[in-house]
Amino acid sequence: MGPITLAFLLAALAWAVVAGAHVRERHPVWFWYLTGYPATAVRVVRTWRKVAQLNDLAVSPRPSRGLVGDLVVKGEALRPVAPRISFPRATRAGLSVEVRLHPGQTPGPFIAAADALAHAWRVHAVRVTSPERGRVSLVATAGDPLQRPGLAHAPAVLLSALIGILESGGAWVMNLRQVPHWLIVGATQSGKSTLLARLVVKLAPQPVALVGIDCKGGMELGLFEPRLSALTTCRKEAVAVLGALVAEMQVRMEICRFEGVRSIWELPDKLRPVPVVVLVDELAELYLSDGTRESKAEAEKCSVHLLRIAQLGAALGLHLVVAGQRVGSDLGPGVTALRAQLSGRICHRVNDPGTAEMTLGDLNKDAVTVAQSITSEEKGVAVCTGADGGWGRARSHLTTVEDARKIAAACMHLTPELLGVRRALLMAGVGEAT
Ligand SMILES: Nc1ncnc2c1ncn2[C@@H]1O[C@H](COP(=O)(O)OP(=O)(O)OP(=O)(O)O)[C@@H](O)[C@H]1O
Repeated sequence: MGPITLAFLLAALAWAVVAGAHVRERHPVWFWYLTGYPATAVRVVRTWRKVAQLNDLAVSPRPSRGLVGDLVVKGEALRPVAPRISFPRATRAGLSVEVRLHPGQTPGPFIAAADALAHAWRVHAVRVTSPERGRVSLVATAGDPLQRPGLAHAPAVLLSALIGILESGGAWVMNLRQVPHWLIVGATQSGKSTLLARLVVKLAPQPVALVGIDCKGGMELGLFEPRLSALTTCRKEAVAVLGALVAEMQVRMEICRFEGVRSIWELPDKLRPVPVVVLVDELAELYLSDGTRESKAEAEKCSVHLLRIAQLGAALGLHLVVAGQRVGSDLGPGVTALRAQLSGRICHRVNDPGTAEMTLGDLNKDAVTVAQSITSEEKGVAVCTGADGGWGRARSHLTTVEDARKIAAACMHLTPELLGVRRALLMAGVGEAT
């Protein structure tokens, strides 16, 4: 090979590397379709039999017991047969494979083998679902789509907020009409307040009353004060406001009973009271006690009021969104009962495995494992539950403090007056001052 040919080949190679990096950077979906997908599809087809055998996904068509003369012989077949798979179908972020189960097989072993499949196929993750009986769908995502998430879109619906993007590429929506109460958990700097800010920004233009309970002196929710119908910055005020909301709930119950309906949504428009979303930043602050009788009584009142709102509020248009670093029973009596009522769950990075277990364990064990693997670099990444009872990894769209403040100020004129709550807040303030 002459020096000119060699130089040409080296230049071509350098161009391929540079152009490859450029295409990958600028057009990741095309890069995946043209290079990643064909290689991965071949890998899936080539390794399927072996991976299935190693992970107990292959079965023997013969029973594991047989008769040899008068003897019953028990044993594993030497060559179990892997279930049939479709040819991998390319998706924007990875590929999907349909598996036809052998009679007697269930999706369970496939869910357990998801990690092994991801390693064998060299993809970021494999999610297993069963869209119909006898079939399993394996959806592989090539890279972590939450590393550089795009923008998701969702229609604007009352009491619904587009929070961010799901790992599947879909919109991550918190819909309070479908799931009335939410628990948001995460270690410090994991993204809780940013998520609350996102929720406020999306609810602010809607005909909804927002009540902030921020016993960290109002440092987080204070930014949105112009759009809040009430803001409490200490527990004494929180007790007063929560008590007033419980009283408001009782009035709404009376109206519903009088009109013969079971929820405010069945009332005629002119009678329907405004929905109220209560945002609590740092739940633990409401349960802390310094041992004095007064502080124990305050904590107990908070706990009872929150529980009543969580139990009865959904039909009466009162919704709770509670954020905190921990939600263990060690916070105080009533926390476990409250947690059970907050059916929407969002778990960011946590400090200890137990917290992820407490947040998601009663819903799905696999979700706990995924939440425990969120690293400190993955800010705003969380495992969230969906309205259909499923769960997934997701990332909130970043809402800066400045954006949140601007939108809250711009929507100030939409802030509904909650007279009972305002009065209770004023009285708590006066009581404290005297
Ligand atoms: N979705 C996101 N994308 C990118 N960065 C994010 C995202 N969410 C949060 N962050 C960044 O992570 C940092 C911590 O976020 P945030 O203040 O919301 O955490 P936190 O859990 O409320 O912490 P703390 O409990 O200490 O208040 C901020 O710098 C924020 O900009």
